[in-house]
Amino acid sequence: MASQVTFIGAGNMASAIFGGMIESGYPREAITATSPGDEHLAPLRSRYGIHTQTDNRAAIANADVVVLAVKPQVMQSVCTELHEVIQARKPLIVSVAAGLPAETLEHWLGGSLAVIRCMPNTPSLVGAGAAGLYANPRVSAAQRELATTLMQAVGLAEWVDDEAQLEAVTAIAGSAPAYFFLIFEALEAAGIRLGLPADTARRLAQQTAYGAALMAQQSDQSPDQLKRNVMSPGGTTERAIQVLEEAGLRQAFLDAADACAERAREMADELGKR
Ligand SMILES: NC(=O)C1=CN([C@@H]2O[C@H](COP(=O)(O)OP(=O)(O)OC[C@H]3O[C@@H](n4cnc5c(N)ncnc54)[C@H](O)[C@@H]3O)[C@@H](O)[C@H]2O)C=CC1
Ligand SMILES: O=C(O)[C@@H]1CCC=N1
Repeated sequence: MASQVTFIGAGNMASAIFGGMIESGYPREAITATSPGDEHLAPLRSRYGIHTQTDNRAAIANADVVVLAVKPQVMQSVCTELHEVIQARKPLIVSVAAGLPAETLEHWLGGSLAVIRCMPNTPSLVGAGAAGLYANPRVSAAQRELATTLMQAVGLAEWVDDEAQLEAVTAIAGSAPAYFFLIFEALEAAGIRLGLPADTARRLAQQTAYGAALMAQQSDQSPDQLKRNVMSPGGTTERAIQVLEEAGLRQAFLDAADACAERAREMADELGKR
């Protein structure tokens, strides 16, 4: 029988994960999601056919896995609310919250718990997520396997040995879909400025990104070589890449990733005080 998975919080990230799980065949009857208001849950019930609950404690009564998917700022009050039921049942805890250390969550929930920290991203909704996972020492091999199965149902799942590496995962996967969406916006604007209809520009930019990602995944060649394959000497791409290099795009990504990781550490300091 499938493990009972309860999502505490049913926002963007939770719905991306359970939506992707259902899409890949996970039984919807084994999934529960919570939110303080039923007006938010009703559309999820009709769209996904999952169980929903406005009472977090009741929602985890039979859970094998509790996925904490609320904003980091409300996590402590949610953990305080769940603490007693969690201690009675000791389910596997999976947190997707940015910044919050596994040890802090375990402490807020009363200690002695198997906690997995996961940094996923929203393309999980379409089965193309990319997640990093870290397990605390109490997580068993079977629980690790279960978390791998759940996250692989919605995309790539990579384990890290050092929890601090999740900051890097946040910088290049958790937050990174937004970087690509920004590039889509910019390419669409560029296409429009050069005379294309907006919808044509949007479709061309999206398909090109999709094609580039697919090609990079399937090729043995490095990204640098794939880039050079597009750049005919003296041609159009060479000129465009020169502009991007001179504009400091490479450094901008390094700086953005540093800022992202730094913010994750700040959040841990702000929220993780015990
Ligand atoms: N959005 C993203 O791309 C990613 C988000 N995350 C993490 O996922 C977590 C959730 O983020 P989002 O889904 O973006 O936020 P969101 O605001 O879309 O979802 C949060 C949900 O929690 C619910 N909620 C609030 N208080 C609650 C309570 N006391 N009990 C139960 N539910 C409650 C809200 O109704 C809302 O549906 C955050 O901790 C964030 O760091 C991690 C990776 C990527
Ligand atoms: O922006 C955030 O804080 C969350 C974590 C990674 C993506 N979204």
